[in-house]
Amino acid sequence: MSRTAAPIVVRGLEHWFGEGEAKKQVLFDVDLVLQPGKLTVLLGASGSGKTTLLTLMGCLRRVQQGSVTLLGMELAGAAEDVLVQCRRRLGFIFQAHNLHDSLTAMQNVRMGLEVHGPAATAQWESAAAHLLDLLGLRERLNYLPGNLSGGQKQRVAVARALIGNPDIVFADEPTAALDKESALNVVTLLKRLGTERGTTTLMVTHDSKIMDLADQIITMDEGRIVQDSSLS
Ligand SMILES: Nc1ncnc2c1ncn2[C@@H]1O[C@H](COP(=O)(O)OP(=O)(O)OP(=O)(O)O)[C@@H](O)[C@H]1O
Repeated sequence: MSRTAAPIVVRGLEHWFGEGEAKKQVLFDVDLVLQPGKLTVLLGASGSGKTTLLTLMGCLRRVQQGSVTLLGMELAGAAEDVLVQCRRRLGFIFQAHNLHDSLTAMQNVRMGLEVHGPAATAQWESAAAHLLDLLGLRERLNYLPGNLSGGQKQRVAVARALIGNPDIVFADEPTAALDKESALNVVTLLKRLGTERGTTTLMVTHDSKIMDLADQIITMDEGRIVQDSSLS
């Protein structure tokens, strides 16, 4: 599909954890639409359902009830190969950066291309070096994670999420480990990718500086969307 249609449309999404007596509903009738190339911030207290929603939209969990249309594909009831195909078009940045300790910054970034197969990895070096440079890590390309600060590791994880040129980036508090300047650098890069390539970003953050840069702000409370700036 083109990047001009809404990359994500969620309708009537509900989600439960647990079985029997312990079964607990954590998402209630969630509706949202994300616009292509835009930065949307997802807000809400701890336990309000942000990560659950993010993982459902990111094909990391099965949709139980309701509809999630991702890049034109319905995820509810989708076959595993459709989910795999969808995941290849996504980039993930989580709080825990999960870098491989035995691989350099460059090699860790390359891991972001593994799912795309050998053709994608052929030209990886210049792309990886360019991204790391944009993220202020030009001097650290060949460092192992053990020799990088927490913030530098997080920026390597950001480069790894972006190297496959994803259509959508899901980021769960990606700037928590970063100083103010690095956090703004990451968000500025994501916004630039939005303008230049149409990359859509959904980010969980409580950083007010980032909220100022958001195109859309969605607020959750106890599993429901209670505010959506695109509707007001
Ligand atoms: N794997 C799980 N099994 C059972 N309950 C879960 C599971 N994951 C999350 N929950 C529950 O679902 C609810 C929503 O959790 P979720 O992690 O989505 O919230 P959140 O807004 O992302 O919170 P935080 O900001 O603390 O990460 C919470 O009540 C949580 O305890």
